[in-house]
Amino acid sequence: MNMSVGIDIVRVDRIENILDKKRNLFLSKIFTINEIKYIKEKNNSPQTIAGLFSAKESISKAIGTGIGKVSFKDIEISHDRFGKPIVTINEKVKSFGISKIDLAITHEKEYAVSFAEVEFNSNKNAVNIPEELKGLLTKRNPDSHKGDYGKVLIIGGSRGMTGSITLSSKASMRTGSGLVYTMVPEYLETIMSIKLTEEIVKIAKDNGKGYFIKEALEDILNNAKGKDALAIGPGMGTYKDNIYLLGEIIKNTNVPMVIDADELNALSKDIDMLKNKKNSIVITPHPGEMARLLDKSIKEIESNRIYYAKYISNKYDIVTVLKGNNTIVSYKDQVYINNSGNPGMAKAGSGDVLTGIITSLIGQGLEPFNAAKLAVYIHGLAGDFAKDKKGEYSMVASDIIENIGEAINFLLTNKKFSSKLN
Ligand SMILES: NC(=O)C1=CN([C@@H]2O[C@H](COP(=O)(O)OP(=O)(O)OC[C@H]3O[C@@H](n4cnc5c(N)ncnc54)[C@H](OP(=O)(O)O)[C@@H]3O)[C@@H](O)[C@H]2O)[C@@H](O)CC1
Ligand SMILES: Nc1ncnc2c1ncn2[C@@H]1O[C@H](COP(=O)(O)OP(=O)(O)O)[C@@H](O)[C@H]1O
Ligand SMILES: [Mg+2]
Repeated sequence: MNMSVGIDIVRVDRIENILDKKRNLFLSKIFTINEIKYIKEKNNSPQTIAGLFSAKESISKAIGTGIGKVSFKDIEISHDRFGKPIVTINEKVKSFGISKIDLAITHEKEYAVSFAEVEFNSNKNAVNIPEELKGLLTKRNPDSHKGDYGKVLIIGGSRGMTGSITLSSKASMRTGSGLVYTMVPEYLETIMSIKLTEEIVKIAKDNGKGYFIKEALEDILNNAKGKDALAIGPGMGTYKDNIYLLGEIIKNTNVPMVIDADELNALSKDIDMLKNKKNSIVITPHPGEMARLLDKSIKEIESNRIYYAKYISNKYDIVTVLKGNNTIVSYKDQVYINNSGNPGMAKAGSGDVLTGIITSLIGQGLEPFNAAKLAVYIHGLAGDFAKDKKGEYSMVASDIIENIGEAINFLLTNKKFSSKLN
């Protein structure tokens, strides 16, 4: 077993000084809502505040990073009925390979002292599947056929951007969908028929333009009929008819839907169209897209990721996937923070792959919130396996697709493919 300790001492008058000058800012920056409640129960005692502050410092030292890579609010301290401190950490901190944290806090009038002991998993490189995701995927029934694994429709693409829709479609197929239909503007039919093999190409009327126009609506709605899930947006471009099309699709189809990329940009022009939805909607913005949706700066979104993900989920009753390092998935008041993935995924097309995975899992019958959480985890894990083989610099979005199989296999068996050979 691998263990590490951290110790910290804080002068209470230093904390009192900060509290005098900027009490609310300090408390909200350092402590979680539950901790602030506890502090109030303790009559705002500066010794209690100093003790909790010191504890977070000790824990970050024991983890080996200090405060920085781990932030104050990644760590929550509560108390059992005897007053013993209990440490809870989020998925981001767990991803350092931590299995247990013990903590002791003490104070006198003038000083607060804390001591933390962190236990790491014996294999730091071990993949820790989050408990809440275990069991969401089950083995395929030997008697099943392709009709049992969902029919999905992936809508997108425009002249010059056939790559993204290809990646989403292939990712759906690799995630286990029985049938994948890829719908593009008619102009792209030949090129898409060459690029795709297992997927079925469907076309929408485009009057030779090479992008989606209003007149495509009928083709889209006809193709959506009888599907188990659909995705819309990758590679559509920023054409004005996208807004009309999205509004009409939301209003007129009861198929669960994933909205990504350019249809998120369209959505930002009239976000209230979400109120007309007939079934579940998952949105998958990167911080730039989220900033456009909420008319905020990217910096504002990035400094309050959980807040804004929850805000938009609650306001429109949708599942939100706010992408980036430690992607956040939220629905109503529930939040999942992902711990798989790596910066090798910060490349064109990675998000298109995620869209395909989410859509596939919804099509296979998972609840959209579960599908989004599991998809984000599989996507990151496939990215991690791609990194093992190609490295962070060289891996590309197609390599993530190539490793979806290994990621799913790992979820089902807890083994990597290569370990079968050992
Ligand atoms: N092969 C193909 O066919 C491919 C086609 N694709 C298609 O391209 C289309 C445009 O999509 P897109 O996401 O590239 O452009 P867009 O919405 O303008 O976003 C860029 C803006 O957002 C910001 N930003 C982004 N990420 C951020 C982050 N993590 N954190 C913070 N900021 C972040 C970024 O900021 P900046 O670069 O200024 O830092 C910039 O302002 C779409 O149809 C898509 O499907 C792609 O899928 C690739 C493969
Ligand atoms: N540093 C990172 N660590 C982990 N995952 C990342 C990182 N950067 C990007 N990603 C993932 O890559 C994907 C990028 O999505 P997006 O920006 O929509 O790409 P694209 O539109 O080019 O396909 C998201 O799933 C995001 O979480
Ligand atoms: Mg994208």
